[in-house]
Amino acid sequence: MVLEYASADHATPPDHAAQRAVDRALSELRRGEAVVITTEAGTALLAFAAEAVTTQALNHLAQLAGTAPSLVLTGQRAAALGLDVPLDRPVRVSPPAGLTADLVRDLSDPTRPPRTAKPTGAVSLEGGAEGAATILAKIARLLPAAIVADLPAGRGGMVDAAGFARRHDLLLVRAADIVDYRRRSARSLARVAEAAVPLEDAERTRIVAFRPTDGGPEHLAIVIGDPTPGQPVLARLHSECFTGDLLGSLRCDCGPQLRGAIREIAQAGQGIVLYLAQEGRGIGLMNKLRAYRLQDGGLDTVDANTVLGFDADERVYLPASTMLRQLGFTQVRLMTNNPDKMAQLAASGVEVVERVPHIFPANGHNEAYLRTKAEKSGHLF
Ligand SMILES: Nc1nc2c(ncn2[C@@H]2O[C@H](COP(=O)(O)OP(=O)(O)OP(=O)(O)O)[C@@H](O)[C@H]2O)c(=O)[nH]1
Ligand SMILES: [Zn+2]
Repeated sequence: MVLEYASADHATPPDHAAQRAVDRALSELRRGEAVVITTEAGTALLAFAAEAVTTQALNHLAQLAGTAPSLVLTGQRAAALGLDVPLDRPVRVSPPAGLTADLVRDLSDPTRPPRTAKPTGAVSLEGGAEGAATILAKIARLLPAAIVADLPAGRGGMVDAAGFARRHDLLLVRAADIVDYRRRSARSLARVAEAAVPLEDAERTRIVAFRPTDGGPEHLAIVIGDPTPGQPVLARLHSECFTGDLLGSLRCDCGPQLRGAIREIAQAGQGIVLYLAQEGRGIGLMNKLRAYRLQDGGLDTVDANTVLGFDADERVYLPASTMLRQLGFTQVRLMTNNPDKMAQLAASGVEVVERVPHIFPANGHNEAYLRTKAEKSGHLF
C-alpha cells in the first residue's frame, strides 16, 4: 500500500500559537526557568518546576514577583503527605516561615530519604493556574510539583502579565492552552516518514512514523502485512517501556507483550502495532525509575505513581486513534487486557469490535505487578 503524506497545510492546526507557547514553556521548565501562567479570570502566576529548586531560585522568584513563593502539589501528592484533600484538585502550600529548598524537595520528592516534613501553614485548594503548573511539569516529564508566586495587581486592580513577562524576558502561557496541549498535539499528528523494516518475527513489516506539528512526542505505527483499510484490523496499542522492550526487564510484562504481538499479528497475516511514546504509563522514564524505587520500598505499582503525585495511569490514547484513522482504520480487534484502552479508543471514535486477550506467563519477578494490575486497575487476566 502506498501511503500519502499529509501536506504541510493540512498538518498546521489553527491553534499553532497556543501549542508553540506551551512547547516553549516546557523547555523553560526543564531548564529550571520560570514562566508566567495566566488565567481567563485575569490572574497570573510565576511558576517553575519544584524539581529545579535551589535557594537562589526561590529568592529570585520572590524578588521578581514581589510576593512569597508557595509550593503547588497535586491532590494525589498532598493526600500521600497526609492532607485530607480531594485527589483531583491542586493544593497550594504556603508555610508561615516561607519555603526552603530542602522543604520543597522533601514535600515534592518521596524518593528522598524520609524526613518528618509535613505541609504547614496555609494550605488551599486551587484551580486554574496552579493546576496548569502541575500539568506543565507532568508534560515536561518532571515531578508534578511547582513553585509559584502570584503576580500582584497593578493600578486599577489589573495584573499586567504580558507587560511583566516582556520586562523580565519571561515566556507567557495561558493555563487553558496547557490543559488543551495534549489533545491538540494528538490532533496535529501527521505522517512524516515510512520505510520497510523486516523484523525477525514479521518480515513483511513497515514502520510509519508520525509527528505532531508542535514538536511533541513522535509515535510509530508498525504495520505488518497488508491490512485492508476500512476493515477491522488486528491491533495492539503498546506504550513505550524502555526497560522492558529494549533491555528485557523482568519487572513488567512489556517485552513479551511487544514481541508476542508482533509474532501473533504476523501469524494472523496482517495487523498493526502502535508504539506509543508514553513511557511509564505516561509519567516518563525518570519518574518510572522513581516509582520502581518506591516499589522496592514496599509500594505497589499504582500507589507508587500516586505517592509521586501522578494518577495511577496518565496515558491518553487520542494519538492512537488519530494514527489509526490516518492509516484508514476505524475498527479494531484490540489485543489487550486493559479496559481503559478499550474505553478511551471507543470514546475517540475507534470501535473496538473484539477484545483479543494478550496474556503472558509471569516470570518470577513480576507476579505482584500483574496482580496489582488485575486487582486495582481492572485488567482482565
Ligand atoms: N509508572 C509505571 N509504569 C510502568 C510500570 N511497569 C510498567 N510500566 C509501564 O506500563 C506501560 C505498559 O503498557 P502496555 O503493556 O501497553 O499496557 P497495559 O496497561 O499493561 O495494558 P495491556 O498490556 O494492553 O493489557 C508501559 O508504558 C510501561 O513503561 C510501573 O511499575 N510503573
Ligand atoms: Zn514495561
